[in-house]
Amino acid sequence: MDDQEMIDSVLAPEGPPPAPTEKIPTVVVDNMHIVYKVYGAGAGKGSATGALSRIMRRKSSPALTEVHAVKGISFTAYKGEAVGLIGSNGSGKSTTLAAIAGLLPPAQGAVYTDGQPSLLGVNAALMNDLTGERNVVLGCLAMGMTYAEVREKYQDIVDFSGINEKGDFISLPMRTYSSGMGARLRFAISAARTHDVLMIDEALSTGDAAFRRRSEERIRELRKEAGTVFLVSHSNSTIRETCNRTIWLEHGLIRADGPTEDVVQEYENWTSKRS
Ligand SMILES: Nc1ncnc2c1ncn2[C@@H]1O[C@H](COP(=O)(O)OP(=O)(O)OP(=O)(O)O)[C@@H](O)[C@H]1O
Repeated sequence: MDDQEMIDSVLAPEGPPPAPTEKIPTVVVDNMHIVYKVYGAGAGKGSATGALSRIMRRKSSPALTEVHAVKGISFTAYKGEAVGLIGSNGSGKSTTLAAIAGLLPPAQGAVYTDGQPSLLGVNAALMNDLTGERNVVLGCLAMGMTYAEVREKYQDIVDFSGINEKGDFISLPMRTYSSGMGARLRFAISAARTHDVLMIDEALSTGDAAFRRRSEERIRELRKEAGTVFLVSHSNSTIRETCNRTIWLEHGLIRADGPTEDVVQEYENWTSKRS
């Protein structure tokens, strides 16, 4: 390459934007460790009475216990993927989602995300004393929708949730809902918007079969709308129905990561040997 060619190549405009078929990373998890710090573990040591008596006796605070929940995991998720997270109880699935959402700081390693990840958990906070109606409006506004968008989507959200199938529950306070009804409404609100990265933690397992079918369909649509979906579930059939890729976590480490059918099959073989 002569000098002129070199200058031309440096000054040349950047190439065209990547073709849609190209894999665009949305979440990069690099050697991530998550450690929970539990203060005052042990009977009564965390209570106010215990604290006061320690202060009076000028004793130091009780020992700190650390739980190393995620022990150095790495993976990259891409636009258009639906990634299932499976593994036995306490293997680190919910912790991984919370860390991707930015709710837990990694003790080591890093998480990089493109866009704002939204974590939809069964316990995602809505206001229990407000009616379902009010919560739909609040939830939508909190996700950044305009009043006009909320008005447009409102009926779809209520219909999707199925809250009104057994009467006019949407105008009752959310505290009158069963846990399954609450979870359905939360999912319906959250799924009304396209997310860059949507993370769903077991929210689908509380619904009945019809609601599960609607949710699975909606997750497929969200994938098509080019977001990335993460789904934690103990239901292997839900994972098979919705996810093209699955990560199996065990003891805070990745045991397998690949096409859903292969990974779920491996997990099922492992669980059947254990029982
Ligand atoms: N707030 C917390 N404080 C301390 N330890 C925690 C906390 N939350 C979770 N852990 C611990 O972290 C580990 C991973 O928990 P996590 O909830 O991520 O697992 P999981 O795979 O989602 O489990 P499950 O399938 O039962 O929901 C477990 O050992 C758990 O005891």
